[in-house]
Amino acid sequence: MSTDKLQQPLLVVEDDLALQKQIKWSLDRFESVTAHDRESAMTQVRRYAPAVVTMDLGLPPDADSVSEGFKLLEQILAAAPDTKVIVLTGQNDQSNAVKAVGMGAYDFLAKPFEPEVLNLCVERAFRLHHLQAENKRLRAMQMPDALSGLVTRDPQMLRICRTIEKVANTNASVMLLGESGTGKEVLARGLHQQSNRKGNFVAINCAAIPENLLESELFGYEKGAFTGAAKTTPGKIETAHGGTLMLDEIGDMPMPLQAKLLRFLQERIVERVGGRQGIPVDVRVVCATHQNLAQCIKEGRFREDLYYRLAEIVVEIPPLRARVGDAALLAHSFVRRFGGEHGRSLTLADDALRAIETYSWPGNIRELENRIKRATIMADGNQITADDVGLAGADGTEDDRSLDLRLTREAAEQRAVLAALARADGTVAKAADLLGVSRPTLYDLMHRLGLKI
Ligand SMILES: Nc1ncnc2c1ncn2[C@@H]1O[C@H](COP(=O)(O)OP(=O)(O)OP(=O)(O)O)[C@@H](O)[C@H]1O
Repeated sequence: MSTDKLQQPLLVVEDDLALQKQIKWSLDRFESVTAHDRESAMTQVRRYAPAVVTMDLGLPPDADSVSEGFKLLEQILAAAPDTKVIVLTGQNDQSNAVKAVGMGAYDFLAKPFEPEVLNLCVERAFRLHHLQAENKRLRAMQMPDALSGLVTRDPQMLRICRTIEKVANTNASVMLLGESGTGKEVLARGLHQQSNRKGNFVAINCAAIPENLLESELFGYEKGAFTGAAKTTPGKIETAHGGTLMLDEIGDMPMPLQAKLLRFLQERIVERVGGRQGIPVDVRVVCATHQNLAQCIKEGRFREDLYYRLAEIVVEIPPLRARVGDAALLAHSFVRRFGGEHGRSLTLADDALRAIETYSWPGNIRELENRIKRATIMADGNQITADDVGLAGADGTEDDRSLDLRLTREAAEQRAVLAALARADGTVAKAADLLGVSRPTLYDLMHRLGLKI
């Protein structure tokens, strides 16, 4: 979808071609496109992302009823909630006009209309659309919250982002703990980006490399050090000189190598396999694991002295199921990303959102990403259903709740507000509707709960 709001035209939806021409002509100072039924209108919405739509409620195949018109209104607002829709109704059709506005239409006009009035109405709609888009853009610029590439509104995750920013420019070693797929590598990259280290970010997965190769991968080797060592090769530690080295799955590092790594961390000098010369290396070390290292230490599988070298700052990353509202927020963002990659303008159907909100996400964000990726390919229409994400009939899990009434109420309020904002993809008006409160009330609530948009 185009992001350049100035390019977003007016869409005129009218099945009576003579009237369509007349409307287009009387609004000729606006760039416009046309459609004659629901299907062609949605095609135009996907193609042009119009800022303003004028539409007749009576559309074929049943032009005498308003059902197609209401269906179209619903679809437009689901696909592009910021669109300003002006509904053109018959005389004496007050109730449908009110219903349309209740559904989210911007305004209505009774036919036959004065061209001046129509012009004014369309002009105001464009202006409002432009102001809202500008407002959204400015707010997004002010939003300092997450690190680049990291989508979250969960208070705990936002605190983690602050920690990462604070420690980025120190030399402190950082240990990231969290289940698989929670974004440990995303945070490690964020840490590197926020630091002023000019070298590379180099990641190595200690669990994915066979024990006998891990040493040469990390420390490099001299030509002839072992069979097959045809030329001298620097290791990952050297490659990360001046930058950041991420040791993923550090809990899987074999004991002998743990001793060698500890020596490196104390002396900051690398000795390649088969080499005799020490090479000084300046590197920031970040490690990550999904294992319980305290347990590994107790079982004698991990060196305690190495742990304290590596864990100057420990960050515990919550699993996706413990983050408030993030599953829906991330789902929206993945739909935009993968939909865009496939040239499809897709949205999440209500049943998909509900299933995403209640599923327990054992594979965390990686699982969500994969499910949405597949769904953007599998979805038949322009909506992704619970079935498309493979979660039809998924059960929810209940959280433990404290019995303190005030705390329970506050926690419930925060959860509902974050979930509504996430489901509404950050649109406050829509979130307020979902919560059944007015927009000012929602702003007050967000202020009280310390939430940012
Ligand atoms: N908050 C987030 N916002 C956007 N994308 C995210 C976020 N967290 C994780 N991802 C994406 O989810 C996937 C998994 O993240 P990542 O590889 O960082 O997890 P991990 O904890 O390092 O996993 P593992 O322990 O299995 O190595 C990646 O594709 C990453 O881009």
